[in-house]
Amino acid sequence: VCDTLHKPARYRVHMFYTHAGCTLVALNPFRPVPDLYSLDVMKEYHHCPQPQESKPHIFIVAEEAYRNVQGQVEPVDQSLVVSGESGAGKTWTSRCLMKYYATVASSSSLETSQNTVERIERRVLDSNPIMEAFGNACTLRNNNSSRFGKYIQLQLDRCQLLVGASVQTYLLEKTRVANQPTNERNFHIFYQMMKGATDEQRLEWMMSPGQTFQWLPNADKTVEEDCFSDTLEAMDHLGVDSDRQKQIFTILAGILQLGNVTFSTWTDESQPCNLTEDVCLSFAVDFLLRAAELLCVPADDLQTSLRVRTLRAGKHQVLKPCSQTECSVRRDCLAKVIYAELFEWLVMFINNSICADQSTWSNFIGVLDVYGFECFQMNNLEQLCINYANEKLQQHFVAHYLKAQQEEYVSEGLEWSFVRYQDNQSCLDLMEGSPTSVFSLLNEVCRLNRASDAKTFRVRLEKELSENANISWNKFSTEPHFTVSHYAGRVEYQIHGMVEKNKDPVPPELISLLQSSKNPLIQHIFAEKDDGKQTSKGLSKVTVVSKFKNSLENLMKILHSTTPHYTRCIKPNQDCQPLTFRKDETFSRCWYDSLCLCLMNMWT
Ligand SMILES: Nc1ncnc2c1ncn2[C@@H]1O[C@H](COP(=O)(O)OP(=O)(O)OP(=O)(O)O)[C@@H](O)[C@H]1O
Repeated sequence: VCDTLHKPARYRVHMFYTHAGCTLVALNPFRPVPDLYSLDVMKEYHHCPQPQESKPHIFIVAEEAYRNVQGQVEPVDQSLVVSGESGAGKTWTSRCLMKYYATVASSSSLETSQNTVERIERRVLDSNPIMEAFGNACTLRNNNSSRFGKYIQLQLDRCQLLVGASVQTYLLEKTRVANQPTNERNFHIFYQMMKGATDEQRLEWMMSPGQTFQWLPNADKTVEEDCFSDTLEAMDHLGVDSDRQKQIFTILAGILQLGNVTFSTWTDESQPCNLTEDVCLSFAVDFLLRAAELLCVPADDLQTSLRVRTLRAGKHQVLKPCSQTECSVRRDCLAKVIYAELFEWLVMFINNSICADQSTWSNFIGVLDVYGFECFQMNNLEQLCINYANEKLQQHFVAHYLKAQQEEYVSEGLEWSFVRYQDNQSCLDLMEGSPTSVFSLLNEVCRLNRASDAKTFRVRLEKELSENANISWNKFSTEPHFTVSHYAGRVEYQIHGMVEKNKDPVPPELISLLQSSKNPLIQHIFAEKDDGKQTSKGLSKVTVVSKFKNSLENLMKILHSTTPHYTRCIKPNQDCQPLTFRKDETFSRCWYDSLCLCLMNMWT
């Protein structure tokens, strides 16, 4: 039990874990704890005859899953689901689990295969710094916040040795490339480049001394993750050769220069907007020229594709100058599409580098690290998708929990009676059910593609779904919105911009521009982009929610086919203070976290 609210007894005795039914609760100490994850500790849990009876630890979960594979207990494949709010410690925990398997499932003692195996373990672990550099960012809630979800499958051979891995990522927050929330930063990789570049690289990336970038706010804030050399080293290990690295970094440098390109207001609607005559015109033009050179595209074409839209009327083409806002949207869109595709390419490269041949592995242990439930002042499509994912996982957890309880009752000869639990099926029906749901209506409005999208969506929602108890509208709100009662709380979603985000259109002129790039990586990435995924208007045929729902359904299928293990990470205070527990900040946030904390206090 806590001796004071701020320094619970468990901190003093280094008890950061507790079992709570079928869940392991992990309290974030916000400070590296000596010897908590050392090699000796790993070995201790690995060789322990009854790990369940040892001091609660993440390695118990890891070992239990490993022994299930060894014992070929059905379902033999395992999933370790790590959940919790932003900053609670999911990524840290996932890394610990990966290190554990890279150690205990290593065959480095077998002389014959030492080299290959050492390489694969190293490569699997090296995928982390790369994905974190490109997919994590410093936010108000966490200096190293993952802006994507990931499921990594560690592949084990017949002797349960780690022979490879594969990664699946979900919904990268690509808007961050061009729009960073107040007091937050862009993805780490940009700051790593800025801070870690040699003079030669700065020259190559056309960064003038002291140049600042619109898309790099809070560059003076330094975080632990700003280490460029770690990313480069990991890239080397994974086999990203120096030419490819050069191509990657010039693309990123091009994105940064692009962010400094701004447009002036329209004076004559028949003419394209000028680039801003801010300090001096040559400066603004300079950014565009630099961006064009770094992205290896003709500067004139870049300028035109940002400022002029090509409308097709039958066989004819009409050129229409864009407004100032439209130009900025196109600029941002260009940056986002490049970054998102680059990220996807990196993940594919990592997979090619670490994935074992299908014939060499027989089982896997999957580690799922997904964004926790989100509720901000302003919530939009990103939060809708994230919270939908959490609803799905919650449903999976509840089903598993009830099944485990039932089995326990039956094995003890007790009568199993119906237990009331937080049923989130109706919320899932609201979001994805058929024939009508929030997602289906959102897609329907996207297909109509009218100017008054937001209004239409709002009207359709109210007409079709107002009977559903999980959706409501705040009568006093002036913004078009809808409120969903999720299992973890009520969230008000802004409708403004949601339909457009779901369409995620990329003007075809931008794709053609990128296809003309002389940068071999851009060429490679965009070569197949006219493969029918886009309509003639540049609209993606597959909407964001459809794609996300699909990938989540695949994930759920995998989870259902495995033996799950749950770890709930708890953030003990909101400003990431080491060894500090603030009950008021933690208890009110989520009923599930509160429950876990109650259990922790009862059981210490
Ligand atoms: N077991 C631990 N020991 C020491 N420090 C930890 C531990 N777990 C987490 N931390 C600290 O907390 C920070 C936040 O953890 P982490 O990035 O894993 O959170 P997260 O749940 O993945 O957040 P997000 O959802 O924003 O990605 C880490 O950068 C690290 O400093």
